[in-house]
Amino acid sequence: MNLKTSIANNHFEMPFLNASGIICQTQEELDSLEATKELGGIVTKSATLQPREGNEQPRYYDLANGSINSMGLPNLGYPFYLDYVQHDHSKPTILSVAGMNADDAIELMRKVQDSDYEGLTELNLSCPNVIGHPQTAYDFEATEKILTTVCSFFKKPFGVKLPPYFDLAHFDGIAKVLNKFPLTHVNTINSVGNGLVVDVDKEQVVTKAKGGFGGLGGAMVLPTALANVRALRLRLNDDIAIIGTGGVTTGVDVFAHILCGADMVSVGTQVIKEGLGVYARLQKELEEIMADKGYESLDDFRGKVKEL
Ligand SMILES: CC(C)(C)CCc1c(C(=O)O)[nH]c(=O)[nH]c1=O
Repeated sequence: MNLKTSIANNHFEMPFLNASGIICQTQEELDSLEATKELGGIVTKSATLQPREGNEQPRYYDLANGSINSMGLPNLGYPFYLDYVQHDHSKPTILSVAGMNADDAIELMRKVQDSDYEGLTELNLSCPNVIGHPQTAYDFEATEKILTTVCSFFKKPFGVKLPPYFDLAHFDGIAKVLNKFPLTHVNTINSVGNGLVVDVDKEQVVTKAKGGFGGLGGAMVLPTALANVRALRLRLNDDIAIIGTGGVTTGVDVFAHILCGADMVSVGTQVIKEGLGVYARLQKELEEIMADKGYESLDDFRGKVKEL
C-alpha cells in the first residue's frame, strides 16, 4: 500500500498533516508532531511579526459534532518558527504565516525570503483586511494585490490557506486570482467563519472574544470542505496542489477528500478530541478502504469522484 504524495518537489511518505493551529505552537507541541510517525509533515501555527498571547479564554469549545474557536492567533512570533523549520526534521515542514494586515503579511514573506529556509511556506489569507472589509480571502482585489507584491520578491515555494467559499461565483473568482500566481498549493478550508454556539442551560455563548462568534471545525464542516476541495480542483491549474482540510474524523473522510482532489489531508478538531493517535487510526482505515476497492496508491483514485 503506497500512501506517498508530494507538493512541488516536497515528498511526503504519508498524506496526513496537522491543521495549522493544532498542537503546533510550542517546541514541545512541534516535537510531538515530529514523533508521530504516521504524520507526513509538520505545519506550524500561523506565525505573526510579533509574539501574541491571543484572545482571552474560553477561546476553544468542543462539540459532539465539531468545535468552535476564536484563538486570536496566539503564537511565539515568526523568528521562533522560522528557526524551527530550518532545523533538520524527519519530515517536510510547512511554515504558516499570517499578517494582522497586508503590510505585515508582506513583511513576513520578506523575512522568509531573506532566510535560508527552503521548505514550503503557507500564507494564511484568512487574516484581517482593512476595517469594514471582509477577511482578505473574501476580497479578491486585496488578495490579488497582496499576491502580486509577494510574488515580486518571494522566489521560494509557497501556497495559501483559504477560508471556505459558498457561492459558485466565489469559487470562480478566487480561482481566477490564484491561477495568476506560481503557487505550490492551496490549503482549503480554514474554519467556517463566525459561527455561534449557545449553551442553553446557561443562556450564554461559549467563547469570550467577538461576542462568542468563532470559526467552526470538525464533522459539521465536512460537506463544505469537500465542496471547496472539489470546486478548486476543477478550477485551479493542475500544478497547484490541494491540501484538503476540514471535517476529517475517519479514514472514510480522508478517502473522500482525496477522491475530491486533495493531494494531502490535514486534521484539526479530531486531533484535539482524540490525540495524535488519531493518525494511526486514519492510516489503518484509509488502507482498509483502499484494499477493499483494489487501489494501490492515492493516484489510483485522486480527483476521480463521479457525477451522476
Ligand atoms: C482568524 C485569524 C485570527 C485571523 C487567523 C488565525 C486563525 C485562528 C485563530 O488563531 O483564531 N483560528 C482559525 O480557526 N483559523 C485561523 O486562521
